Amino acid sequence: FELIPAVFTPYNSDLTIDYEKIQDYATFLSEKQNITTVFISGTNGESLSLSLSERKQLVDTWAAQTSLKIIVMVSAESIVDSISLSSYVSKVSSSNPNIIGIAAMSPSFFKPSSAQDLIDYLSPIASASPNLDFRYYHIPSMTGLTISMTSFQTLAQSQIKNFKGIKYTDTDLFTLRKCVRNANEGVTHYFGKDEILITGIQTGAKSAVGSTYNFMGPLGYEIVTSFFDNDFETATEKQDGIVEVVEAWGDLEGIPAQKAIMEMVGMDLGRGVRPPLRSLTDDEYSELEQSLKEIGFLD
Ligand SMILES: CC(=O)N[C@H](C=O)[C@@H](O)[C@H](O)[C@H](O)CO
Ligand SMILES: CC(=O)C(=O)O
Repeated sequence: FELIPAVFTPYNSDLTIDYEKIQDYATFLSEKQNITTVFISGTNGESLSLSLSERKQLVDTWAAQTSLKIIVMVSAESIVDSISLSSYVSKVSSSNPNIIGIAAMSPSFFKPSSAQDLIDYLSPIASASPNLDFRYYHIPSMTGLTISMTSFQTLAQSQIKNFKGIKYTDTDLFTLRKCVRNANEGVTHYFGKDEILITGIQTGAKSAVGSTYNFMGPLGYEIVTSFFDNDFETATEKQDGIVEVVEAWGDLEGIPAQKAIMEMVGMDLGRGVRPPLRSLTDDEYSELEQSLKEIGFLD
């Protein structure tokens, strides 16, 4: 069971991308957080606030580091950009075995109105990377989609050749379980609600992709290890540890709050985020730091 952080995008003070940080970031994740694979250009990477050329350059930069395997989220609001990025990733991966897969989510301004419409949007994106595993990124809290994942998965398994599963960022565990039970061989589920990782494992997810594994990788792995040792009491206690940290940032926007936490734990990615998100104020930063000290997180 692997924990895969959805990485943040580091910016310079003028909010251009600070590509030079990425090598240190990769080293930090592999050496300090026990990480072996990263998910780039997802929600926490602010992918939809980046230009296509920036996303391509991010792929090149992450591919140039050597410690971590890479999954790239390739979709954009325009299908043209989504296909372009997918075929770019496929091309880079032919000379770089670190790239192991792609993922795509639904556009969220114009939305598909049925599982089949969603498949028709995703198919050309998936087939632009025929050599890579493709996963659908289900995140209804952001996309607003209400399409059933069980019907979607049935269609995807028969219509998308390289379909290998769903990155499942939702708390509906009954549906996740149905997807797990109906999965063809080789189709697996990445769980995306870090606060209930333990139930994601229990429900049959095979990996997890989340933001908090950027700075709580070891704690996440303690949950995984105690779970598979049948020590549910310890697993639950460690799970509460993740919940306490998420509660510490409370109503602050998750991405800038977690970038601040990265700085506090010694991996400064800059505090910037692109508008309409905004960085924490100095006061918000200090209050967050104080709350994290109170729960012993920064010891
Ligand atoms: C909405 C969102 O960004 N979900 C992430 C994964 O998909 C999670 O990793 C959360 O950031 C995490 O569970 C903290 O709430
Ligand atoms: C958390 C996650 O999976 C993302 O940022 O895309």
